[in-house]
Amino acid sequence: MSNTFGYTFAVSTFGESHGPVVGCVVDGCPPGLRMVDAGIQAELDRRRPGSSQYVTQRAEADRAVIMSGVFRGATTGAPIALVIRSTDQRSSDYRGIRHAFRPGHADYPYHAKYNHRDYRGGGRASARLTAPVVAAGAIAKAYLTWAHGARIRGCMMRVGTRRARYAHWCYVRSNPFSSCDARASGTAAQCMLRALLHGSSVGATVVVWAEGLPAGLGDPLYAKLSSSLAHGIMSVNAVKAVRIGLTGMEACGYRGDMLTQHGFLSNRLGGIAGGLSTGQDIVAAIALKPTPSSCNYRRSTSRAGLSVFMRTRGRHDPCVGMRAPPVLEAIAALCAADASLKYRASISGHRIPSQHPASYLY
Ligand SMILES: Cc1cc2nc3c(=O)[nH]c(=O)nc-3n(C[C@H](O)[C@H](O)[C@H](O)COP(=O)(O)O)c2cc1C
Ligand SMILES: C=C(O[C@@H]1CC(C(=O)O)=C[C@@H](OP(=O)(O)O)[C@H]1O)C(=O)O
Repeated sequence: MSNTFGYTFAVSTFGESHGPVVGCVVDGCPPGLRMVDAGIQAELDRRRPGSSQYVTQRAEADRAVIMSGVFRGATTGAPIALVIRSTDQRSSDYRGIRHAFRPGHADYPYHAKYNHRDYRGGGRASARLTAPVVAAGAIAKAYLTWAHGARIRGCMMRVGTRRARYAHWCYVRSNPFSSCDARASGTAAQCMLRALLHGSSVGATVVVWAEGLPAGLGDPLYAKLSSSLAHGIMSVNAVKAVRIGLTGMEACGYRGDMLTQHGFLSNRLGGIAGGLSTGQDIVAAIALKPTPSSCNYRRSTSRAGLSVFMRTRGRHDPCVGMRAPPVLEAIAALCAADASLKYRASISGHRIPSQHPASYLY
């Protein structure tokens, strides 16, 4: 298994959904960084299960306990180990999937590859493991603010078929859907309640936006910032596509001279060129599939290879995208922190420009 993300600023996670704890070890964080506890907890609270009627009703406090690497509120440069206790597991809900595989979840390929499977919850494949990622991402965010004055934010742009129109960041924290459009949260609520009523689920699109990162992050040719960002984002549960820049796939439909018509005043390519950050905002749009567990009966296969009809009990998110913005921000922050530390080791010694070209048009 691959349980570590990053090289210089590296996070290794441990735990399973129904085990006693999940946690992580963050290695490579520079010393002297102050933040740490409150910043981590604030991010964990944004992702926590059981926080509203629109998310899984598993009630976890998600309190992070820092075990090492922080002394008197500041990082020491040593590995930062932290644990998050799990207290509201309900493993009996999963008795039914012990002998059958949930279509769309990780059950079958885990069984096929490892020849054993922790069927309680999703085991290691569960999004419970995004909690330590968010905690590590909070440390990465604090490092990026300290090193570059950078900020990474995310919001929900689409729930099912309902699209938000970009409104303002100020709405994101004031509605339970992390939507940037105040008007869209009503329709998102309807969409989610309808999914819950029918025992179904909906997909979502999330946008992650990084401001203030310097030009030059990334390592061409084979560790380009775009490829490591896509690697990190595609590692998050339920992510099916990532688009760098707001044009993404549509970039191929533009005339070349129109795509960059306004030079650095526009940012249709999402702040990355040649695999390096340009100093403009880095923008990624991410598509998440609907929740695979469903309480409706579906066709599946049993461990014995027989065709069966099965359903999943348990407490599931009707839309996994709802709790995904802090997770996707965290993985983007880990990727940027890793790139930033490698950047310091690989520049040629010239003065790095402190000004970023401004972009006004997207
Ligand atoms: C924040 C978040 C919450 C999730 N909650 C659930 C859930 O309640 N039930 C479920 O079946 N899947 C949930 N998922 C998705 C599964 O973890 C994921 O689909 C599964 O591990 C299979 O991996 P894949 O979709 O990446 O192929 C969630 C994903 C995220 C990002
Ligand atoms: C526990 C969390 O989310 C879980 C993610 C998840 C999955 O299959 O990904 C399935 C559910 O797990 P369980 O049935 O074991 O409670 C969610 O509650 C969490 O995010 O902390």
